[in-house]
Amino acid sequence: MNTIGPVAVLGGGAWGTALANAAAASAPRRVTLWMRDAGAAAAMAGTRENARHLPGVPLHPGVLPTADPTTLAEAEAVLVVTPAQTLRGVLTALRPHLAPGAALILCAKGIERGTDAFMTDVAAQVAPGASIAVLSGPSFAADVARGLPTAVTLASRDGPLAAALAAALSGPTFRVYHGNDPRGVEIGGAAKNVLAIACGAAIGRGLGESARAALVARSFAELMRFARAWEARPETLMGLSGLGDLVLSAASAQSRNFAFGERLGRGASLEEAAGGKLAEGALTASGLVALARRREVEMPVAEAVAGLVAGTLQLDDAIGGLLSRPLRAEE
Ligand SMILES: NC(=O)c1ccc[n+]([C@@H]2O[C@H](COP(=O)([O-])OP(=O)(O)OC[C@H]3O[C@@H](n4cnc5c(N)ncnc54)[C@H](O)[C@@H]3O)[C@@H](O)[C@H]2O)c1
Ligand SMILES: O=P(O)(O)OC[C@H](O)CO
Repeated sequence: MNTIGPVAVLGGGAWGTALANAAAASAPRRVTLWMRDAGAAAAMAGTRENARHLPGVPLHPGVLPTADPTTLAEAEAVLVVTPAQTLRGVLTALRPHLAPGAALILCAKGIERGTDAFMTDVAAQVAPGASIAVLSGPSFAADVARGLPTAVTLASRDGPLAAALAAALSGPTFRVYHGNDPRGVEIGGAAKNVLAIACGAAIGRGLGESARAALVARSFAELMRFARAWEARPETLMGLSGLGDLVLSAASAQSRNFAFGERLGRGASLEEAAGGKLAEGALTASGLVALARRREVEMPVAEAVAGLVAGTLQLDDAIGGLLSRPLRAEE
């Protein structure tokens, strides 16, 4: 049964647009797609297409693009889909326009720079008392928008709320599983972006498929250690938002994080490698490593990525460092 009425999506990028379409397709409801740029919202309302981020995908008739925040008041669930580093600013600005009881579904994958805060902690600080959930998992916006089969996880400490939100957003090809370990789900999404950069760099440097597989497995071991130290459930990381998303992002050049790493591996500068696209892992690596060090979690792959993106470590030195680590029992 679908018990969630109007939905709002904050952020008109690729993922915000794909999720708005999915929310509109899953039930007959109004979906407000809020964007900061009034011109872009008007253009999208006119052409019924997000030409910049999702060209060729028609906007579902139930989606209303707008830059007017007063239209957000009716939403019972609000998907927050701007980049991780903007979450605090966006929620601070828009919170007064949201209904007090609206559930916040955090969809960005990252850790806040400077504070090293998880997305749920940022949201709890900005919107104390709000119901908070996390949506994450292996899902390219273009795949979801084209109706290709996709599965993600939606988790909240309020298990029944997570189940209701997941049911409300699911559709025939967009399957939303639910859970009550939001910390585990957000760790998976944030960390996989960092680790996918390492896999991209290995491929770009010509280290081969065996090296990629080894990196995926050792990255997953890092992910599990980190999750245990930060009170997430290991089973969560073995699911869609951990293993599932790591495999997707480490294996596909469609991943912006993998592609960023691949270009670094081929010798591009940090700026050239980014190419104006969002690579969340580059912005999250320092926070991930800081949190790992705080709880004495060994994360050599994440450390190498943090050094690369900070410009304090050269790729060949990073590779040499990983290959010369003492051999030990696998865990
Ligand atoms: N694209 C995907 O396939 C995908 C899938 C799952 C999760 N995500 C996650 O979703 C988040 C957003 O990614 P995306 O792919 O939509 O990025 P994108 O680059 O396609 O779009 C980002 C959007 O955010 C807007 N924006 C940036 N700063 C803003 C601000 N301060 N206030 C309001 N709007 C702002 C931009 O104008 C743009 O429309 C990221 O954390 C990403 O990891 C993306
Ligand atoms: O393009 P990426 O690397 O940001 O990955 C997009 C999604 O997170 C994949 O699940």
